[in-house]
Amino acid sequence: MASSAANSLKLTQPFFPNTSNSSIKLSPLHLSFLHSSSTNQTTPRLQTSRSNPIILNVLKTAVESANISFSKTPSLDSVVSTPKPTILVSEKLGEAGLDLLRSFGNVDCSYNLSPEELCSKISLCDALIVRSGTKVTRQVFEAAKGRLKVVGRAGVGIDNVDLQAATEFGCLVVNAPTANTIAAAEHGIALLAAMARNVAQADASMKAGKWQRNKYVGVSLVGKTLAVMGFGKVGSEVARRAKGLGMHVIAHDPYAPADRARAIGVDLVSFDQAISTADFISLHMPLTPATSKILNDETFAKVKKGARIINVARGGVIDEDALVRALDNGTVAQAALDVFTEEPPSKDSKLVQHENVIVTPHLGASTKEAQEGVAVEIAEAVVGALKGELAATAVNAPMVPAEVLSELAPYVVLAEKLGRLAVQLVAGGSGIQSVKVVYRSARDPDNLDTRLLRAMITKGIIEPISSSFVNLVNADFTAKQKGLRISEERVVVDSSPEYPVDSIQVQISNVQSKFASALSETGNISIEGKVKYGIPHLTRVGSFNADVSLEGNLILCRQVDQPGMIGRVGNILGESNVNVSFMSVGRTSRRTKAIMAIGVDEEPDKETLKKIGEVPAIEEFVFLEL
Ligand SMILES: NC(=O)c1ccc[n+]([C@@H]2O[C@H](COP(=O)([O-])OP(=O)(O)OC[C@H]3O[C@@H](n4cnc5c(N)ncnc54)[C@H](O)[C@@H]3O)[C@@H](O)[C@H]2O)c1
Ligand SMILES: O=C(O)[C@H](O)COP(=O)(O)O
Repeated sequence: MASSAANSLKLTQPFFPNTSNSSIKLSPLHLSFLHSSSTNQTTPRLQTSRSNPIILNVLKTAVESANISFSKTPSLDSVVSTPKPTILVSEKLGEAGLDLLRSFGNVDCSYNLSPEELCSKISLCDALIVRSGTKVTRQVFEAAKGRLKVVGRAGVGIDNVDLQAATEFGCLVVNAPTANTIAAAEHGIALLAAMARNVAQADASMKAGKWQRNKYVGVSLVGKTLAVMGFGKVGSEVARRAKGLGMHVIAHDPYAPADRARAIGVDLVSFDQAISTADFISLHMPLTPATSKILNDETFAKVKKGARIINVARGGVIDEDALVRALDNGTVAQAALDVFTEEPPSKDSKLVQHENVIVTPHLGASTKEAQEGVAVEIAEAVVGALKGELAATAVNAPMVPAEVLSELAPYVVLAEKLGRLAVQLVAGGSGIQSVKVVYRSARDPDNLDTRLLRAMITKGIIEPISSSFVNLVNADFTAKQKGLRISEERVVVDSSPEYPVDSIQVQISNVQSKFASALSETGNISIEGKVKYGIPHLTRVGSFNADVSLEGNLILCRQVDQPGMIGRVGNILGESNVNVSFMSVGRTSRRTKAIMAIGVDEEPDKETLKKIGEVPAIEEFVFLEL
């Protein structure tokens, strides 16, 4: 016989389903997530807060959608009321955005911080808002000691934020991807026209007292071919405007839909075709490993002789030394640059000083309108994330639409409890390496977004056995880091498509179990659950059916199926003042083996558990905390 007092979260308050209506009570387990805790839970590397907004959001949505009420607990508002969050703004942000932030938290506008100053401040901050000038490195996340919940990038490019580190530390990254699109496109067009007509050079010459009309003869735009490299938000707006100037516009973007290009009258072409036929090449792709130095000696050799380059994307997409060589040998006639590999570039930069180059100091997004726009966009996203809403502009977390989230809320609780239960059933073996989750649903598998459920199962499995805290941002990463393979299978069943999921089964393979009856015929620990009346239920353990609400603690017993067993175990628990909330018996066939699932409000003491184990017909039992 085996018994276990599993090492997981302690439950202090009982809760029962209110069957008179569809509301359910919120368990202390939920509350422990809802409570803010910057309690500096220490882990060797990963440090995140249990009060991460993603988890809060899931639970708050669960509260709202399931009409959850409290019986012996304070109101939700008082439970979730936390001290005002501190928001560090490290670069200049529009006033409208700052006002919005100030209405929600304490705002610390500290510009021009050195990396060391940023690291020393960050552990006191819940959110950080940056533009392109602040490098949010791994050191920043380490220095945050788990308090930093969200980094907001007031703009598009997130190449100055170490996304991998953010994800590892469970920190959400959001950006403001739309508000500066037009500003960047207009700046691209401004540079294109200014370059073609030597506006900057002529201006400098006149200010130096000269009148050089012959020197600054330009080139016309009408009828010329413009290659837009990266046909996203900015690229397509540049294309639209260039068409208005009478240019022939082509574009290269391996991921852009052809019909969107066609709608603007732009042909999508290969990279080589674009650069070899264009008179003007305008760069609008993000800086990624694939686009880094995409214009280099080799590719400059393929450009049409005398081409002109415009870059309002990122400096790193051009090999700047190669561009100087291409300008010097006439391959490239002119360049107009707003962005640089290093910002600001060195004062003696050959590129900046080149007579055929015009430059601006990363001004693409710098219009009053765009700055107010990004400030509001990012303030809303950061406040939303701090309130626990899933941001629509999350960069490192799956975006789960609100309606999907609300529908999945009760299954989210079920998923975590199944993970938590399954891991407590493991006795040893070669460690938990392989977990399979089977979702049975009437819905087409393509219409079932399980990322949230997978994250919660991962959380349920990992948290009771490690010091890592898992949330939607870091679940997949943490599983991978711990060598846990989580595979998913979706089975279409004949149930009501009104509900997203009929049942969830969690299987852990290649492990021993402290409750042998939890092993299925294939030798895997296997448990299955359903949501009934909004409450998560355990419906199968190994090959045995069960029907027990997943609340409070649980005792699973396997016994010889005979009369009087419920009474005997019930008596033992009653004598120890342990309140039984549910009981269900499942068996494979009459008078053979049965398993009894007993929900208990309190944790029975060792003596009580021992007495249960001594009941002659009981062959094995396990105590599990949910
Ligand atoms: N200078 C500024 O102040 C300023 C302002 C706004 C945006 N930007 C920069 O402009 C760039 C574009 O911004 P956006 O908002 O249009 O982004 P976006 O994501 O809407 O568009 C980027 C496009 O590039 C494409 N792309 C990705 N890899 C590519 C490749 N290898 N070759 C060709 N295309 C590729 C994508 O498919 C996408 O369509 C970003 O680098 C952004 O940081 C700069
Ligand atoms: O990616 C962006 O949004 C632009 O490069 C703007 O950067 P900025 O906010 O530093 O002006």
